[in-house]
Amino acid sequence: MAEKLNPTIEITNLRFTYPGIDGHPPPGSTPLIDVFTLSLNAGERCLLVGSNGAGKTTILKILGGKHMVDPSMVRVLRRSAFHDTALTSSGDLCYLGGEWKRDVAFAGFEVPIQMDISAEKMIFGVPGIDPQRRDELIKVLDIDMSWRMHKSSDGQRRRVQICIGLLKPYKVLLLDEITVDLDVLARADLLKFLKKECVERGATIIYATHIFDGLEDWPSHLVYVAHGKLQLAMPMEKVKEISNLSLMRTVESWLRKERDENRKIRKERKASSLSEFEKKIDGTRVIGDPARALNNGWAAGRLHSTVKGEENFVLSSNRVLRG
Ligand SMILES: Nc1ncnc2c1ncn2[C@@H]1O[C@H](COP(=O)(O)OP(=O)(O)OP(=O)(O)O)[C@@H](O)[C@H]1O
Repeated sequence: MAEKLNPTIEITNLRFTYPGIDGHPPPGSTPLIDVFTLSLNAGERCLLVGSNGAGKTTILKILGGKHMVDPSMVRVLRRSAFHDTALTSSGDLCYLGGEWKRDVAFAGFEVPIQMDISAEKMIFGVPGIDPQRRDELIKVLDIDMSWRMHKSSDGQRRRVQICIGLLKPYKVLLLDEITVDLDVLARADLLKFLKKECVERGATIIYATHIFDGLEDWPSHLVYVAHGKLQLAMPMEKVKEISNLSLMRTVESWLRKERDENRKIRKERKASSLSEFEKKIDGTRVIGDPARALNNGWAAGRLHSTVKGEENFVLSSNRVLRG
């Protein structure tokens, strides 16, 4: 992507691996995200695509300040997302993903989202919100104020959650597939609203998704990640120049190529009597001496993920949204 003059998001040679419970990357582990560089400007809408396990959620969480990395590797609004907690508390940086689903329920208002509480109470309970913005969001998401959270459908609850998440006028928004429960109309209206936010207010959005329906004219940029590495980052006009297929078919062709290459590599490894899959070092177990400081540019996360291990891995992946 061309160099930006005043970027809102700057990722420079990002390297990251999930730490073991000693807080350090397991010795000998290969970074999950490696040599990742990307820069986005105000007003840009970036679609983040890649196969399952490519690293999209991890990248979004790093940008959302949920994992600690060297401040020089990731700057959001010229600040360090992890170290500058005012970025998120002010609402300038907003992350909506799987964990956010739980945060709203338990951390945001200290009431479970499935409690007997009305949509109105939840939405109007957020202090310091511009009433005009709130009304617009309620309209966009077509929320009925009388919905009782314990009796509403997944999609209805999701709409209320999205509404609450978007109440503050963020400058940078990170979306980890949040539209799965929404019906076609709600999704289309939400995407339209988000695009308007970028065009009119200069917000920057990164949206990781596997659903391409209605997205053809939404993004300004497309970023493709595979195995934690940046494969391609370009403006949509360029994508359209190199491919005359639809957005979905274009991405599908890249993923097919990637899968075929992976299969070929596995076959070759098997033929050379190597294990079919490269040996992965388990980042959830303590390996080596916990007292040893071993930081090769990698750093521990803020999440409890490393302590909870496998259980938390499932929760922290956006699979929880699809469950
Ligand atoms: N908490 C964790 N601890 C250790 N490894 C993790 C953790 N979370 C994810 N991973 C590893 O990181 C890889 C990338 O996961 P990530 O959730 O970022 O992928 P993704 O591109 O968002 O996938 P999907 O499309 O399936 O949501 C996974 O294959 C997994 O091996």
